[in-house]
Amino acid sequence: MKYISTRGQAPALSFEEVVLTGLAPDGGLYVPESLPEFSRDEIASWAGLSYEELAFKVVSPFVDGAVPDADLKKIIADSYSTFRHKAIAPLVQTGHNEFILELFQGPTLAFKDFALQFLGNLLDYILKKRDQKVVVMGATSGDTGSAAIEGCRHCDNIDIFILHPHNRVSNVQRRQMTTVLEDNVHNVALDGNFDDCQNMVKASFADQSFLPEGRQLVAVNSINWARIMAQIVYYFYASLALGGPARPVSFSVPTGNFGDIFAGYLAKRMGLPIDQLVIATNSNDILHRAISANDLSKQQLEHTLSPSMDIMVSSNFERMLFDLYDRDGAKIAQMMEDFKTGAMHLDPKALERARELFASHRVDDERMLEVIRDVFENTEYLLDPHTAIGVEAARVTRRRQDVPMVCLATAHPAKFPEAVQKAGQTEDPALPHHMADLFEREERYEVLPHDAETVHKFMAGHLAC
Ligand SMILES: Cc1ncc(COP(=O)(O)O)c(C=O)c1O
Ligand SMILES: N[C@@H](CCOP(=O)(O)O)C(=O)O
Repeated sequence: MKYISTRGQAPALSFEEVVLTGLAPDGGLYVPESLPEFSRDEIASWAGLSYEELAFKVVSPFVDGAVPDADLKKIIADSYSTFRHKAIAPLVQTGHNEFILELFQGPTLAFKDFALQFLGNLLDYILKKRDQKVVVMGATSGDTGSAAIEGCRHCDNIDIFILHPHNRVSNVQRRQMTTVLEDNVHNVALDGNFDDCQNMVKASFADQSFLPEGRQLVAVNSINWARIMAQIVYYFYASLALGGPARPVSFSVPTGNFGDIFAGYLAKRMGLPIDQLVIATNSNDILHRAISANDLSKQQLEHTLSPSMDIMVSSNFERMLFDLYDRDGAKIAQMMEDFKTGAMHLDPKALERARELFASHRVDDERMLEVIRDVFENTEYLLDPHTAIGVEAARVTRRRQDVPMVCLATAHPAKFPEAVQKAGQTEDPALPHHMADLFEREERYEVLPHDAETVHKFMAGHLAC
């Protein structure tokens, strides 16, 4: 399996090479040259497999022998052994044919653990084999950071630098990152918003001359293909648990960087019968505007009660555009260049395709808080703010009551006590046992200006030999 850039000008990479990179040299994102497809019979034969067994089935065609099967199985087993629930991704029913897929049972309480426990173990495996040291650099609006740190903190061959927007993540999210005091873990609170952090990371991949000879950057954001790949699995898992592939299932996905819902789209293309894929956004609604009004114009980023989705420029939408435009790399390169300075509009054919694939809805803070209240009153189930946005979007856009609607629960409510209180809960949701002393732990992080030279100097000065 080869991986190609969405902008068509970079050399194709092998699986191992694509894991060890970030952006392609032409500025594009890597995608597989072709997708594996599974027949209904084959998918049906996976009913009853454990999460780990299913992950192997879904992921191995992408790995394509680059990691021997026995080693891949071990990497998968190790990655999900840290989850608190035996089902790994349990389903909870909250209404007629409405389900919550709990993706927050991993060590850092967000869906990011699914891919980042896996990526951490995979990197460790590849780097040991190659006897190579790398520098991991990532941007976070709150959840990727702690999951990436948790995945990489024990890797001897990795120094990890995570940039979060200063004062714009929840206190729990910040402490989950900044209380990890291993020498190879470095947290930067950047003066700016998430888009500034993500731009800084992308610019750093484009020019890595600030690193010492022999070191390279590796991405932990969803620009890294391995992130998307690992996230495809839970779409299959949820569908199989609800009677798929014999019946279709729909998914509502709280969306920011478009990685999670893109994984759902890929699952559909790989043969999983999916009826609706719902893009649920907060007030930073560029993706909802794209689908509903063909308006991809950047607006001022708002600070909301669902901070992890406070994103305006969604990296993975480029992967989607690549498919919407029949994989025309030159066209995508031109569109992305124009988007830097202005708005983007899809041509009629691409827009029609996008609307066939996705429904969308925008949920502001006020409505999101009402949904948390409403669901709790009716079911005693406490949603986190991001998940509540997905539930509301599912309810508004749903077209078939006979098709199960799965709302992805992307984070645990205990990560967002401020929002949960605002929704009327008098007690903060309890943090799991392993995080009970989070607020007593020592923190370490550096506040830096939004300036590449300063950030690069900090990074170069903190690298282990
Ligand atoms: C809790 C939570 N929900 C939803 C999202 C959006 O996911 P994606 O960026 O894959 O669209 C994020 C961050 O990305 C998140 O941390
Ligand atoms: N919501 C994310 C933003 C980064 O997204 P990623 O999926 O590209 O890593 C976060 O919590 O950091």
